[in-house]
Amino acid sequence: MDRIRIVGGRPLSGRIAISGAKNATLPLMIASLLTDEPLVLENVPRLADVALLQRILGNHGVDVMVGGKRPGDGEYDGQTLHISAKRIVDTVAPYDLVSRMRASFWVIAPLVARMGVAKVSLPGGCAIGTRPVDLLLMALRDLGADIEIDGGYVLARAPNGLRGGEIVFPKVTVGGTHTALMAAVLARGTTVIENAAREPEIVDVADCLTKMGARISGAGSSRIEIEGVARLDGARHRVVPDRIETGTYAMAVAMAGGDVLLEGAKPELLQAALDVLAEAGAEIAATNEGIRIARNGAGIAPVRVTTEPFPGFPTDLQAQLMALMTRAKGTSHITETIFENRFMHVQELARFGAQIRLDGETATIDGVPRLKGAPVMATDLRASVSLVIAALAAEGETLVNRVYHLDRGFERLESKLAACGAEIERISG
Ligand SMILES: CC(=O)N[C@H]1[C@@H](OP(=O)(O)OP(=O)(O)OC[C@H]2O[C@@H](n3ccc(=O)[nH]c3=O)[C@H](O)[C@@H]2O)O[C@H](CO)[C@@H](O)[C@@H]1O
Ligand SMILES: C=C(OP(=O)(O)O)C(=O)O
Repeated sequence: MDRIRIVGGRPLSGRIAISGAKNATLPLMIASLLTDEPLVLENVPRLADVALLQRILGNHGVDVMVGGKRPGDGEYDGQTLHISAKRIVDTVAPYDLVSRMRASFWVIAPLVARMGVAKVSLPGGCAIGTRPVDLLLMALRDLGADIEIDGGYVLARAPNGLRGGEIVFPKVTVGGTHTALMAAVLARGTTVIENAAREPEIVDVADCLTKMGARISGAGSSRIEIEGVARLDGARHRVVPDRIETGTYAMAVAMAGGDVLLEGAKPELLQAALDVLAEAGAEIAATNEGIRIARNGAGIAPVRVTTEPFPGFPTDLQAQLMALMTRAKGTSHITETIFENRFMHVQELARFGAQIRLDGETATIDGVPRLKGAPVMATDLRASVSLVIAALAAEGETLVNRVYHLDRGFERLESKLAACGAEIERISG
């Protein structure tokens, strides 16, 4: 199993190209199931989750062709996927595939919308919480699907097609909103989604669906209205930049010190996180090329932050912020309201000498003057990268184990950081 070796203490300087967003790419790839015409996705990141979803879609009969590089393409330019779901040969998404990536459960929506039937394994819990799918199933029922759970599988049926309806989410759910949107675009009549998630990835998917001929208004607000259409066409779409990758590298620079341009990053996708970083003492400037982030000399100021659905501070940056606050001059408070168990990084950060107390959903972090490198491992994607951030500022060597979590969501993390002066390498095997 690969490991990442980091020797801390070096400031970062230079440029980091921000990849396309994992959390937009996955539902965009799944949306290809809605049409028999080709969907071309540009700026797709090279990630383990993308490769796995290619396999899952392949199982349904979808052809995915990865386009080669073109003259002028840079080292980190994303891939172009040509996806064709001309004929869906299987409407079953089996346990061994779905259990490895939760977002793959979302195939249930386009399959039932287009084929009238889908059988998809329940995804189960994961390291950050129980993560039920009751609200996704509620949305499908609201659109007329008959839902049965049997032997660990959800069987969704709508032999005469879905019909528009009113979906009122009792809590904001990204996956629920993606599911509702993908089901409603092919339903007969009008659907209204209330208390919809407003995440930029929802807007990106809605933009792509609109290019495919869907009639959607209000994406990005908490009320989305969809006028169903009989069929969708193909389209070409460029994936939005990854705001979580952007925020992660911004926190890495704030931690290590230095000055880095995050190329292609869009500040409006992560304003809440940038505000917190500014409060912590980082200098942030939006430029034509992206976001410039610097911290030179000044220490890190403590903050008080609560995770919230967009446009609030994202849960997917909570672990990274906690790593940064381990070096703050004072006491920080971070409250996690989205997932009940997203604190697996706390114990690992303690291995660097961090002082963190957990009380229910709030972590209290007493900043320490120095961290010391250690062997560490993490059980999920963002927790893993929080350990990398801590290691960048720790004295001596850190070995991060279970790198496959990082590879789910960060494209060539070690080469992006090494190019900015970090002492970081992947040890294979
Ligand atoms: C691939 C992807 O885009 N993943 C993101 C997505 O996950 P995901 O779509 O799974 O997260 P949700 O927004 O659905 O979850 C929000 C909360 O709602 C709860 N819930 C959700 C569905 C449901 O049927 N019942 C229910 O109770 C969840 O347990 C959680 O407490 O949004 C999360 C919240 O921004 C991010 O952390 C994940 O990175
Ligand atoms: C939690 C995440 O992903 P997933 O929803 O696929 O588990 C994430 O991207 O941080």
